[in-house]
Amino acid sequence: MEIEVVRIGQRLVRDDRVTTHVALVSRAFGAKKIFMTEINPEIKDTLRKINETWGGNFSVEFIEKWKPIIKKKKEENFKIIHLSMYGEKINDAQEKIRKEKKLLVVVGAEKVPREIYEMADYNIGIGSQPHSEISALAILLDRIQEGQQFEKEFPDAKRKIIPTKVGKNVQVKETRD
Ligand SMILES: C[S@@+](CC[C@H](N)C(=O)[O-])C[C@H]1O[C@@H](n2cnc3c(N)ncnc32)[C@H](O)[C@@H]1O
Repeated sequence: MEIEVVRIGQRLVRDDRVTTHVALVSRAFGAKKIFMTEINPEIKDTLRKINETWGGNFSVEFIEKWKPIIKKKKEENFKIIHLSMYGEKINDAQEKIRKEKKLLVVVGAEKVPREIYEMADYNIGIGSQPHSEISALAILLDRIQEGQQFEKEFPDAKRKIIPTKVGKNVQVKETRD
């Protein structure tokens, strides 16, 4: 399954850390790319360094407006999943979503524009209580991939963790430069 994420409506400065965490969760839970608006440019650098150390080629793209990217992705046959506490229950929708090939997951920051609810193929609630875009995204990505995202390798990593019951075991790749 090909997964991309778009974060809309960040509140300037206040949401920097949350937005970085949305990007980190997207990467660690198997998405290929995140689109975001009005964001601190340092986030690209943060994610580039993470890729260099821990592998993979997750990318961050800044966009001016959210609507054109949703329209474009629909033309590319992505299904749009909007995460909202008002949406359909994840428990009821997850089996259908697992059959999709390409997904664009939309998460909000503050109140999201009404139009998103109509443009989305799925409006999905991770429970019907307000919590956080970080947790909602992580749970959605885990439910639809059923944990398989954690079996994937991140290619060209300088460091690779060998999971252990006690302590830390990290394989460090030698580089000649
Ligand atoms: C802080 S919340 C904003 C909630 C805001 N009151 C609204 O009506 O959009 C930020 C984002 O987290 C996500 N979110 C929060 N709780 C959620 C839930 N229970 N299910 C799905 N997504 C949720 C949504 O994507 C939401 O746009």
